Amino acid sequence: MSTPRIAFIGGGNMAASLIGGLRARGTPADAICASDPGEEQRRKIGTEHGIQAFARNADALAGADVVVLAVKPQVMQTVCRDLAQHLGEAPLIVSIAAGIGCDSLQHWLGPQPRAIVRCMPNTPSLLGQGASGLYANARVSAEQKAQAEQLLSAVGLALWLDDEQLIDAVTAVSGSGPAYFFLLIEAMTAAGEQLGLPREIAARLTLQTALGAARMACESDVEAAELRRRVTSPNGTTEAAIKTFQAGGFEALVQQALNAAAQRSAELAQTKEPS
Ligand SMILES: NC(=O)C1=CN([C@@H]2O[C@H](COP(=O)(O)OP(=O)(O)OC[C@H]3O[C@@H](n4cnc5c(N)ncnc54)[C@H](O)[C@@H]3O)[C@@H](O)[C@H]2O)C=CC1
Ligand SMILES: O=C(O)[C@@H]1CCC=N1
Repeated sequence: MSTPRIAFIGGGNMAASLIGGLRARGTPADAICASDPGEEQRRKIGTEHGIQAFARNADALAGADVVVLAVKPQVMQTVCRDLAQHLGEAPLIVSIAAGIGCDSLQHWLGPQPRAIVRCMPNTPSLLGQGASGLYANARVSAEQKAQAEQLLSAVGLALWLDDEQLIDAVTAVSGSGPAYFFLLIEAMTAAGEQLGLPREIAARLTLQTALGAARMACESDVEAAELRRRVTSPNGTTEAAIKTFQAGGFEALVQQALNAAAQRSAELAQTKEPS
């Protein structure tokens, strides 16, 4: 498949992660451009990734096969209504916004039926270690589905879902997920420091342990629960820690946290434009 031309509308954190991942995996700079009203974002994205960055969204659209909507949910309606005036050809629309459904996007993009992929990526895409869930509306052709998959699989795991509502669950698990692991890293580093380790040592031990555990879980053919059991000697140190987590309601807390994220994703669908 030839390299599609990709226009990112919004050049913030998630766009930068996707663009950085694509560039690192060989997508040429002239196949990607972005637009952002923020001068600093344009300068950053332009210098870090060598791509052209425009102040006006309409200027990014010329010749684009794929238009990635990477703005906050709260401004999506305004952005789509403005883009609708300029989307002459029939590019594939890929939205990465939390909560915003294909029907809303179609409504805001005007009367012409649009091929829309709703996708929920995450920031480790920057390192080619992303995880994305994708949903395609009925207008998306097989070729466009392949284009969307090529875009997201260039930066990590890309999995299709055939029920759009499940994107809220993807958001709760993997879209927001990196932040949960970062929180655990922060907390373990602080706890190690509290136990007397120099901060630098606590941080490095925590990070290597997170990396090692994730790689073991990915590469092993046994489940995480079994890997955990293998660390947990009867009446040993790990058991003491795990019992403490469980007494504090760890599993229920994780479920509650993911429910809150999924619910917030569903609420964002009702987001009103700032007046
Ligand atoms: N940050 C993350 O981990 C993830 C974010 N997302 C989604 O990605 C989208 C962007 O999120 P972030 O990158 O975190 O936000 P961000 O705030 O870093 O980036 C948004 C960018 O949009 C720009 N912008 C504002 N108004 C605009 C307009 N009218 N036209 C064009 N650009 C405009 C802003 O200047 C900013 O640079 C959101 O919808 C979010 O739900 C999805 C998955 C993960
Ligand atoms: O927090 C958010 O709303 C966005 C969507 C998933 C990750 N960040």
